[in-house]
Amino acid sequence: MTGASSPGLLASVADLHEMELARVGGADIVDLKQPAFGALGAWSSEALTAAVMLWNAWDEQQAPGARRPMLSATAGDQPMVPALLRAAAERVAGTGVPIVKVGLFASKHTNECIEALAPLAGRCWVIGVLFADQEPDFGTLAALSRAGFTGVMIDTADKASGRLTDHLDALTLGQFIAEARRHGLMTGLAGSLIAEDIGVLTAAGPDYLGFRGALCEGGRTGRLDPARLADLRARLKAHSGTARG
Ligand SMILES: O=C[C@H](O)COP(=O)(O)O
Repeated sequence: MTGASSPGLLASVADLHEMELARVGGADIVDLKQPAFGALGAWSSEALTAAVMLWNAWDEQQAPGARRPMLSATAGDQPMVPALLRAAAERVAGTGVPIVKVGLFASKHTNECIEALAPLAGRCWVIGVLFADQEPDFGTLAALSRAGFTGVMIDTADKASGRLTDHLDALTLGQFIAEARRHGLMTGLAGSLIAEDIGVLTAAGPDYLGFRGALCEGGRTGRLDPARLADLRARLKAHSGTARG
């Protein structure tokens, strides 16, 4: 992804049924995350293994050239202790999920944590998640790139603290995207996004926008609603061509 067209849609899903709804509904990245357990709440290993089996069985049936969304999973809201963070990310990767999203919460130990994840980043795609409500340090981008991370996204840690754009303005987000891209990182933006955020965030040029709350009936711990997914999908497509390349 380059950011030259409309951003892709990442849909966070809480169970296997929602995974299927998101795949069929046109999500570009189907993100296995348990929102009831936190900003980056994790699925159990058993559930992840079942998801990967289902996903691979579906993938094998696809014709060459067919649209193939990607599968990611979150490693949980972990303390910023290198060994613990790495173990959590390894657990998720060990189930066969090809993209692991790891939360980099505000800490003095961010760089050590990133270094601890470098061996994993050599074996699967690892996305580092920074948090808009924790004064993210964009100096981290160089370290992510050096450690072999595939991408970086900005989300919010405290889902009661407002939306992404309550914490970072469009100019800052655009600078984040440009800087991350300069370091060869795929980019994503999330954080209680709503349909009205799509225009301004698309203009910042991310590779994808991530949604959970806006997809659900009853908020982020509610049920994924296919009609809401279809609406967001259509709105994103309508912004094709408005993204900054
Ligand atoms: O990675 C994307 C997140 O799941 C977004 O969740 P949210 O829309 O509830 O903040």
